[in-house]
Amino acid sequence: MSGSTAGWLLDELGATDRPPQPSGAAGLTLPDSLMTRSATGALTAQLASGEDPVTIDLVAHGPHLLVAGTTGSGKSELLLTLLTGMAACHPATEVSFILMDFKGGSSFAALSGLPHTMSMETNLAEAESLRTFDALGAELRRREELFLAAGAADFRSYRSAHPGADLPRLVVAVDELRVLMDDHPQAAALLARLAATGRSLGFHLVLATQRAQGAVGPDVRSNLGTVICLRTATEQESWDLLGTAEAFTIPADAPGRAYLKHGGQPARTFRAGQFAVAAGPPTLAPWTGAPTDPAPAPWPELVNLIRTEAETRGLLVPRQAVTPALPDSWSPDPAELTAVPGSVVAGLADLPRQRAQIPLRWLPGLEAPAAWIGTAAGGVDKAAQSVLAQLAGHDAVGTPAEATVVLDGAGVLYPAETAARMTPPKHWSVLTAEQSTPEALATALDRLRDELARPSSDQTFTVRLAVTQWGRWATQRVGTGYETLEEHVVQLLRDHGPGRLAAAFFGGRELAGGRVLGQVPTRFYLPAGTTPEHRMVWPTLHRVKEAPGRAVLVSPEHPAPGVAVQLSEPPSGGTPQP
Ligand SMILES: Nc1ncnc2c1ncn2[C@@H]1O[C@H](COP(=O)(O)OP(=O)(O)OP(=O)(O)O)[C@@H](O)[C@H]1O
Repeated sequence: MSGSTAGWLLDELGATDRPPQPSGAAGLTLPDSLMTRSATGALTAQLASGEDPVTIDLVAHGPHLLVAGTTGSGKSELLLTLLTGMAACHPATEVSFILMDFKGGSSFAALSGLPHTMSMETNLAEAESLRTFDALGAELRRREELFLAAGAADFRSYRSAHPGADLPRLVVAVDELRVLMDDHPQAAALLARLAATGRSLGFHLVLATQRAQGAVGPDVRSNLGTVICLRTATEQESWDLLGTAEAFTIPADAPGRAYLKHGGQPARTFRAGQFAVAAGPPTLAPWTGAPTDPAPAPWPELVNLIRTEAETRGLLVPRQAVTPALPDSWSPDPAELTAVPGSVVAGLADLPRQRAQIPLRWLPGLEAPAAWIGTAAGGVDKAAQSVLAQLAGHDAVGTPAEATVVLDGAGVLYPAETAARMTPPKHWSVLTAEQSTPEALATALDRLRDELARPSSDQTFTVRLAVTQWGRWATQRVGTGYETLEEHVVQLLRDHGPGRLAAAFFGGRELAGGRVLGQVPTRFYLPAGTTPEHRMVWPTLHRVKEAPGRAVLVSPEHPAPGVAVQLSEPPSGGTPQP
């Protein structure tokens, strides 16, 4: 796209202070005035050009906007025009977007490349939508506290006093509001708060729906500054939104035809423009439906234009109010693994309220025993492999623990025919399910008791017990007595504090419902691959994506519903040998 092309786009967007274009400039030369406006006093985008131009300003005419219209009336296109227009006028540090696409990912996908897009959720990933609500609630509280501490009455006065602050106006756009409300009724309270405090805190709701009745609560409705009503399915809907029947009379073959109503003023009609490519340059052109109409909106081209310009000018991106979702697989880097000797990096914890994702450490021998509960498909065996490989790695380079007993029901340490075969350090006592007899179990437990009975020379040295596939061991008899392994282990944990006996348990239903869990306050629940029957005894947990290795941590520090974690992949190269 040439410089004159970009200039034309700017003219259409209303940016008048464009410097003269160098004539004959080759390649992509963008005018400086793209993304130069402050959004402190106005947040504008043009919706229609030509004889009947419409420019919307969400500060003056907002703070919130409802876009309603029946199927095919042009809501999604209008949202794209609005958001792209805002992005072209203002840099991301002035306005950023939180996009919630409840049409299955079809509405806002084109905008994912904008520097202004902080997060994009779809109803395909339900758990991710919930964390976005969490993060938005936290951002709302953060702004309240920030303004209070600064003695600022509202967003405008705060930004006027701090023009360089990393605090953009946040546009929360939802397409289709009704689906959001049906899927997440609990979001109504957050929307009501955003609606009520938006003006003072710098939030703007842009809500699109086929039918407003029932989807837009009274709190939101009373705070809407502007309604854009496209063709409605019923006369009543038009009356409800505009106070007239006019939107019902819009012909079906005129998508984009709409009525705009600010507060109590009479509604005015317009035809939303679309960015279109006629003889090349993108422009905001009225759509006539005639065969000569230009090809419709080249969204990727426009988004690319804005992104390239932002990159070229080195425009800053604000700190993300909504951090990206956890990755589907996560490996701690080598420095992280060795940073705290003896510790295990259990995974990456997601703290959307703190706008952070942090590596989560478990310090066996200092912290309470831990359990990983779920199925092999959900990643429990892999979690065991990761924990044991990290412990073996520490033993290989530092002073090993006094004793390590592993009851390896899952065959994690000697997996058959796997490339990443893990061989435990020589001084570990390992019992596989096949080797298990009452006598062998008694010997293993005696080993633990002997070590625990010896006065420790150094408090940091510990005795370790790890059990994989707990269900295979819990009810086994130990020695010649009648007590089960579970009873022995519960007694051991009661007798010896976490400072001496470090314990890790991996298992499924038997572990979740077992007595031993009463002695294990740190628990990772892995929902992938589990059934409702599995989860019957689980606490009510934070909803997370059901993917292998995705867990919810519940501990005294993080009580239920807990914290989402992506568990660490086993370190590559298997277990280091001493
Ligand atoms: N302003 C416009 N001018 C001309 N055509 C338009 C305009 N807006 C939308 N259209 C055309 O109308 C069709 C429907 O538009 P859009 O997908 O935005 O409707 P919608 O209201 O979001 O529908 P639904 O609720 O069923 O998803 C699209 O194919 C689009 O090309």
